[in-house]
Amino acid sequence: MIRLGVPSKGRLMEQTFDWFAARGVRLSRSGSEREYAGRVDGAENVALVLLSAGEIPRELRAGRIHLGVTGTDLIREKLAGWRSHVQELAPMGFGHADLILAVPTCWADCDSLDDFASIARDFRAEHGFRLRIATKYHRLVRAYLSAQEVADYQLVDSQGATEGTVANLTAEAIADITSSGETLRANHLKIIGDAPIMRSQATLLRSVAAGDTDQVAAFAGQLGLAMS
Ligand SMILES: Nc1ncnc2c1ncn2[C@@H]1O[C@H](COP(=O)(O)OP(=O)(O)OP(=O)(O)O)[C@@H](O)[C@H]1O
Ligand SMILES: O=P(O)(O)OC[C@H]1O[C@H](OP(=O)(O)OP(=O)(O)O)[C@H](O)[C@@H]1O
Repeated sequence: MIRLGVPSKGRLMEQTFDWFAARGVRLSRSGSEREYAGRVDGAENVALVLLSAGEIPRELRAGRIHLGVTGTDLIREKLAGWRSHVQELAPMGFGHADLILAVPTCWADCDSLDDFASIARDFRAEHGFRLRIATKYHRLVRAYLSAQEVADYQLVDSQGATEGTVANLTAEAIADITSSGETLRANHLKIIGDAPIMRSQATLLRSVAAGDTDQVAAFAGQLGLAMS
């Protein structure tokens, strides 16, 4: 039996169901609205596993699911050396979001990453502690800032409502996902730099550890995908 891990709620779940339906495989939640059980019609030997999108990378790495749908941001953040754990089978064309660095709109002299680096240096000298960036994307933000040679900062963990941390005085800057930009605007924040830290979208991934390669390849073939 192939185990297929899919986000358990919200738009990501609905759009995943639509994506499979367009390829002849009907996924659905069974039981009551609150029960995390699922069924699969139109494919043999495939079991649906409903999971938090944030847990799907770990389940793929452990080989507890053969296939999984989640954002590429979560794969790269949660799996060090992700290429040795998962194979990307298909970008799915939804769940588009950019991981960005943002500062208060009122920081008039801060638009580029160079501006940010110099403000961070001055901040440390002036305040005696490093400028705080609130984020849940620790690995991606560290790697990005290190490549850009920004060093005078500290990360503050924020697992939600990250854009509120600046007004709440627990951080000076944030690194988070944005799509429409509305949450940033509502919290008086602006994006730094020309390009995002990374661009993400929902992706169908195969677990390297889970094995059963022939069965997984047959199912991928049914979906019209090649598995190299
Ligand atoms: N506003 C958004 N627009 C589009 N995609 C988004 C948006 N916010 C988050 N995402 C994407 O959705 C995916 C799931 O994110 P989220 O952090 O909500 O998952 P989660 O932590 O598993 O959620 P939960 O724990 O509430 O189930 C990520 O890949 C993220 O990039
Ligand atoms: O650019 P926008 O379209 O405004 O979307 C961005 C927001 O969406 C996500 O939050 P989500 O609603 O998933 O909640 P979270 O704060 O718990 O991450 C993300 O963390 C941003 O806060």
